[in-house]
Amino acid sequence: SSPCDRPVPPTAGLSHDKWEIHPMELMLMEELGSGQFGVVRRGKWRGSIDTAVKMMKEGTMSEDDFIEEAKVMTKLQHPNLVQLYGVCSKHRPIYIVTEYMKHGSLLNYLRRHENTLIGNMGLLLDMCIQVSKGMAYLERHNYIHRDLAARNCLVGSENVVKVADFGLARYVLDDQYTSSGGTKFPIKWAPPEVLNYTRFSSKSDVWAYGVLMWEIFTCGKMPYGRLKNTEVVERVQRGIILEKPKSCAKEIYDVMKKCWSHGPEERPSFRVLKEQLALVAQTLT
Ligand SMILES: CN(C)c1ccc2c(c1)CCN(c1cccc(-c3cc(Nc4ccc(C(=O)N5CCOCC5)cn4)c(=O)n(C)c3)c1CO)C2=O
Repeated sequence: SSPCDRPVPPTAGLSHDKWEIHPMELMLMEELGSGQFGVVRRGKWRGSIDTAVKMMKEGTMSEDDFIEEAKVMTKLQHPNLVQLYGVCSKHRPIYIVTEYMKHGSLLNYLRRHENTLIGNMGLLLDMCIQVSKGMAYLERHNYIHRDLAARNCLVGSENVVKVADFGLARYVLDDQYTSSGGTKFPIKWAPPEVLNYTRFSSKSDVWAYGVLMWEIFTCGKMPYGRLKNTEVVERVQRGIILEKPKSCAKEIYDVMKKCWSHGPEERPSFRVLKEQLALVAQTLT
């Protein structure tokens, strides 16, 4: 039967899922790079809103599970979290549409601006504090990142730093990434309980946050240098931790060390971390 003689249900339009973005409203622009799920391009949404658009490569993501989760993720809103605007899920490949951060990943930003950043403890500490705010918000909402690292944070204008791609690790189909024995598993950011039992929690995010602080104060060095994953696992299980970066104050290294307490319950929460770093910032700058 043609659509015009079918009665229009009174809820028509209301049921339009607000996390569903119409592809006609998106204008795709240059490529920004590629990640776990394939190519990411810059886009304009509704003519004026700057976005980044992940175009899901077939077979890289458990899509239906993610689309369900997207409804929750669009509700996570904080100045230090990269905002999920919505998804285009009525066609394949599906698109994930987020806010756009013009300076790209924090890791590349640290490496590109090492010369101006290395002496600026106040700015490096501010970056740590911004990430701790975004993470304290996720912790408050019982949301675990599972892959917090400088490569998964983004930099916008005026040195704004935001946490990106939180929770996405659960939808990756590549078991080189998901299993702790895989070549792509982020071993160097993982605490003992994740290495041994893949037991993720906000306290395993805190361990990764300590490594992220180390990345910031070394302007993007690779943690544990060229050590193989097996050597890192052995050291972490024996309680050997990363050394204090040269240009890092003792008080800041003390906070990192608390994040690397062997037992998850000994590590501070992000709520406490945020307050401790604010105190350190007052005394140091
Ligand atoms: C499962 N996990 C943890 C995942 C899953 C997917 C991804 C990631 C982790 C992290 C990597 N990634 C990914 C891949 C590609 C792009 C983006 C990515 C890049 C952005 N921005 C920029 C801006 C500029 C540049 C740039 O080219 N330059 C060079 C000149 O100087 C300025 C910087 C790059 N990216 C951006 O805003 N978003 C939201 C995402 C992202 C971040 O989203 C993913 O797509």
